[in-house]
Amino acid sequence: MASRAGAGAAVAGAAVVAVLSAALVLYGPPLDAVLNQAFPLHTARSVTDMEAALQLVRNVVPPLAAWKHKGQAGRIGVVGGCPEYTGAPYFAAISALKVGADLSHVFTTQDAAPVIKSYSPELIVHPVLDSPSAVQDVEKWLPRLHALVVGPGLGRDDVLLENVKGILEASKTRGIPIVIDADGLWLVAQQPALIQGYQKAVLTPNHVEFSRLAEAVLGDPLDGRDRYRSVQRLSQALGNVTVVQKGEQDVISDGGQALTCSREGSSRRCGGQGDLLSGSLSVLVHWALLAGPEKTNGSSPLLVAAFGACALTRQCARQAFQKHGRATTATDMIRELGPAFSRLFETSAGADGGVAPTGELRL
Ligand SMILES: NC(=O)C1=CN([C@@H]2O[C@H](COP(=O)(O)OP(=O)(O)OC[C@H]3O[C@@H](n4cnc5c(N)ncnc54)[C@H](OP(=O)(O)O)[C@@H]3O)[C@@H](O)[C@H]2O)[C@@H](O)CC1
Ligand SMILES: Nc1ncnc2c1ncn2[C@@H]1O[C@H](COP(=O)(O)OP(=O)(O)OP(=O)(O)O)[C@@H](O)[C@H]1O
Ligand SMILES: [Mg+2]
Repeated sequence: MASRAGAGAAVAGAAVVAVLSAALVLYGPPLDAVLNQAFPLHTARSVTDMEAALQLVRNVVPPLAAWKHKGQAGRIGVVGGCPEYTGAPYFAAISALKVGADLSHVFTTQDAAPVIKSYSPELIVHPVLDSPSAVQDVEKWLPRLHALVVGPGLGRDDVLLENVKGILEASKTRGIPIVIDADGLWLVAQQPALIQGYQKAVLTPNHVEFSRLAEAVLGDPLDGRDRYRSVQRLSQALGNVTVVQKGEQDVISDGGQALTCSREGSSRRCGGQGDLLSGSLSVLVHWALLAGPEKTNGSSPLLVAAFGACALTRQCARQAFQKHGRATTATDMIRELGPAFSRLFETSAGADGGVAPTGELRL
């Protein structure tokens, strides 16, 4: 709650903003840009303890129980992969399985399928993404899937992108939660209407993908600005889909709330870390939506799921880097998923050795 003095300052600030707004209507540069300069969003309330956010994630993790049957913990589909990129869809799909999904499917091209199958017998790999009936071939599986990850290793082939458009439309029709990453974000930047206003979409751009998307949607790469404001603006422009801007700190927003995850990770920037995040996120999104807002204290389930996936990925990075240093790979990080998940979400201690992660919540 704001203090009395704070309330007074807020009133004064609001008065100045009103005057400034009126003045700016008459003259000057875009209102938003100037207001932002004069009153950056640092006036927003910030929460002191990210442990609270981790607790919300714990609230949505389903218990393991003898009475449950295969599939109930989650059935995930990854749409991606192509002859050049076979690792990314594997990383995303196996991460979903190791976080706790029961089944993990990969819908990929004819050429990539045998390669991905060779990585692991755990995955169900469908060689359909470049077939003439790709959309129908994937659509028939949708009733059995709880969430999709679209984009890892997809590449930018026009035929594949066209098929993925149809898969996105079919998934939205069924209200399936969709995590969009990598070249799926390339597709959204070309055609934002594909996910405009779809409240069950979570976008996970890295630094470059964020700027490209912001440029496409807002005509401004938004780089170097207040990151909270930038992520909030992009989310709002896309109809309040949830956006995770990955980086030194991950900034997450659904256009209203904004949250950072700055849990210690590693300074190793090997490829595949974003795929671990997107695969993990798809399971947490399914669990959070299933648990509902009452389990997330009224916060958006997608926002809580995104925070959990960011914290988990960074914890994996930290644990793997402690063992492998500069030689750390995404494979090493995926091997840490079990212990990292237990440390974060299966114990009451939660924070690593009592050192609560730092972060900030803006409302
Ligand atoms: N093991 C796997 O299968 C993995 C596969 N992966 C998959 O790879 C796909 C692409 O993903 P990525 O855009 O994040 O990476 P990468 O294309 O390297 O671009 C990085 C940055 O460098 C830039 N850039 C690139 N080439 C350039 C050039 N010649 N000269 C100058 N700049 C150049 C490039 O610029 P851009 O082309 O984006 O404009 C970008 O800013 C995606 O589907 C992902 O899932 C990853 O998940 C990792 C593991
Ligand atoms: N400078 C950084 N310091 C610490 N962690 C970081 C930094 N940049 C990114 N990360 C973390 O690394 C993970 C992956 O982010 P990254 O930006 O590498 O995704 P990406 O480029 O999409 O990865 P991929 O190679 O899988 O496509 C995220 O958990 C993110 O929080
Ligand atoms: Mg990526």
